Amino acid sequence: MSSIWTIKEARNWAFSFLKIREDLDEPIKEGDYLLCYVMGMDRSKLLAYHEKELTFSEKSLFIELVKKRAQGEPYAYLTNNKEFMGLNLKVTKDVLIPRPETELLVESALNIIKTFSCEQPIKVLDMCTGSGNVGLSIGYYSSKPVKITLLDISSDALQIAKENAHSLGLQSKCTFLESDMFSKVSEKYDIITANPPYISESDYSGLSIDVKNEPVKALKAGSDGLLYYRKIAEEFRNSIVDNGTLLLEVGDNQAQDVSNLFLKKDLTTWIEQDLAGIDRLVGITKI
Ligand SMILES: C[S@@+](CC[C@H](N)C(=O)[O-])C[C@H]1O[C@@H](n2cnc3c(N)ncnc32)[C@H](O)[C@@H]1O
Repeated sequence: MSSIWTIKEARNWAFSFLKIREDLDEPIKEGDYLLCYVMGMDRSKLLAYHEKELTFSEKSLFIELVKKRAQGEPYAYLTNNKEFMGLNLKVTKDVLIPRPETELLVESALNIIKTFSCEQPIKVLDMCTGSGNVGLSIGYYSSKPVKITLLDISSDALQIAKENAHSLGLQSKCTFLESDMFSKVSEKYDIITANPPYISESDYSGLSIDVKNEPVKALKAGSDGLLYYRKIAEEFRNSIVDNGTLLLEVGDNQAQDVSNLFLKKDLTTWIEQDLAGIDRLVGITKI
């Protein structure tokens, strides 16, 4: 540990360390991203300044991060940051790492918000909020005044959502609610968004070690992955205004099953695809 490393030596060491993980597509890039984070440089600078030496603390931090990455800790947890909808969000092991496909939920909510003509703030409930990525993005980009309630069963997740609301300057628009689904919801909302846990028990066992580093309670949803959609279908009616909209992210191949849960209750539903063309969102209108 005493010898000094240049950027080139650090890159080579990380590559040899990370390539043991056969499931990593690009071990060289994985190492580079961590080195960029440690050195505060972008990748082009890293490549241009190959002979620059790391300080002692840069070297020890880099070694620690690469070892954790090799053990499956996701990059976003190592750097405590994830970009979502162009916003930088804090993430820790207490929250799911926001996925790009979840941006559809935000875009769909923003499109509905555009159709409102009322003067009063539009009330949005973001169930299963995690880092707050969905609710906070709606608050950040909404063209109309909004009041957002961010709800989660995990107080640790809500703490992260609060910190993100603060860093985005959205505190005045947000309320935080620790609740098991709708159990503590006492108001009615114009729009409810939710990206609930939706991985079945059997699919969970086949997930990569990176994903298994994320909170189990953000992922697992009973034997068929539909546990939370059933709860929402049973419980949401008292928490939404007439003509209100419920928007649900769904897992691969779940859209029709989720839609059916609401069709059975004589509600109107529709399905939207994500950028990969996968059915990713079920919308429900309460008439
Ligand atoms: C799939 S994550 C979604 C996080 C975030 N909204 C996103 O899109 O990345 C599901 C979230 O639901 C929360 N959750 C799990 N069970 C819950 C329950 N019974 N009531 C409320 N929230 C719950 C978890 O703590 C987790 O934050």
